[in-house]
Amino acid sequence: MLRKKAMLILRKEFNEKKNIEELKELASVLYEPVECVVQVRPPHPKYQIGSGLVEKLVEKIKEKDIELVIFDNRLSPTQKYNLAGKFGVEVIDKIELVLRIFYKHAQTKEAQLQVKLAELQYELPQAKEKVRLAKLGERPGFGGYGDYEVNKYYNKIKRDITIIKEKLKRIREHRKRLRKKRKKFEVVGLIGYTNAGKTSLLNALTGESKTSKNQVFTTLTTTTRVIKNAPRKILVTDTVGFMENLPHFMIEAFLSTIEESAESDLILIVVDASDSIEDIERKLRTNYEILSRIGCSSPIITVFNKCDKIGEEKKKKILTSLERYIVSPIFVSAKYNINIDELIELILEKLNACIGVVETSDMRLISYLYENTEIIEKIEENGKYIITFRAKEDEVNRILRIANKLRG
Ligand SMILES: Nc1nc2c(ncn2[C@@H]2O[C@H](COP(=O)(O)OP(=O)(O)OP(=O)(O)O)[C@@H](O)[C@H]2O)c(=O)[nH]1
Ligand SMILES: [Mg+2]
Repeated sequence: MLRKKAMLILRKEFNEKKNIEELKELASVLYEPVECVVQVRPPHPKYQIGSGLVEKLVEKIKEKDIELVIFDNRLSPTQKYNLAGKFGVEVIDKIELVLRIFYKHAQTKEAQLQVKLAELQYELPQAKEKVRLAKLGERPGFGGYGDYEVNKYYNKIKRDITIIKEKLKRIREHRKRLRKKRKKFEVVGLIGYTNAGKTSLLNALTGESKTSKNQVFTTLTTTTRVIKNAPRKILVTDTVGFMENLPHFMIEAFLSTIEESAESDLILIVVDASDSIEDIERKLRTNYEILSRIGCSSPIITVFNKCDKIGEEKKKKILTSLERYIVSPIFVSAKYNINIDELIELILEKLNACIGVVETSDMRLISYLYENTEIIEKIEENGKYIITFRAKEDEVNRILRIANKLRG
């Protein structure tokens, strides 16, 4: 499909470190960025960028057949309206771009509802202004708003938000029940920046083939699978990735999805080791911020993925210069299956499971132990078996209680 040609614009303060690369990466998911413009100046109330530059860009847009303009900066409805009037094409900001990417990737009912919720929460504070502006005259991107009454539109959004929240609550309660059932197994959660390779790692650990793409926000909901070739049943959960500077309401919409992973017995923070040291540091900080926001205190392994793309020098540099951000580091390649078995070893070590011993002749209990726990030793004595096994603490206690009942 032919993708729309887009112009990308970033306005920043003199001492701001931002660059336009992240926006370019985001925009490329849906559009073809043909022009990038960076302006250093304080924000202009009418256009965000300076009015002199606006005039220049009008020419550029015609010349290059640009169909959409995307700002890295947050735009007010008035700024969007003014810019669309000048440019004659739709103007959106980064948040709207991310929402559009979310839309494209939302495959499950829950993901679709989450995206809708984020969208409505973005829309709510702007709704009244948008309707008022649309009544002043047509502009690209403002179609449809003019037919509404200001308050009616605002109230409709508020109502829709309530309805969606209610629906999401029901879906989550259902998932919580499923999670309870799984509670006897150890769960490892994958957490990390978008595009770090979380889904690829889930695939490598479980032998599955969930979609992974070189795109941001491919995954929007959680999936749980069993780790292959592990001595006992261990589950691993994939989830939506993070990105820095996303507004509060957007993280909010996806938080419970992230929380699901964060409730795990062990967290794998997945990092793209081929990023620059500065990017890795920045992204690791974002990871820790989110983990602390959801109150996660599970043990951590820092998984440096895509190690096929880097050499020994870079590995050393990561370990020395980022030492204070790293817990139990390991370099792997999910795509080329490098060090995955070692990662499973490390997971087993970190999970630090509990050991139990039962004496039984009950075949059902024995086969349950073989299927769900790691058998360390089995001794036969007078027609009974003494079995030493390893599993999650709660599960060991549960099994010991059952074994006692069977004996009694
Ligand atoms: N070279 C290399 N590429 C990898 C590796 N692991 C993943 N990738 C690529 O990185 C891209 C992102 O991988 P995903 O697994 O989708 O990443 P993710 O963290 O799940 O991303 P989102 O779900 O979009 O947040 C894909 O193009 C993968 O093929 C690796 O070990 N080496
Ligand atoms: Mg993914």
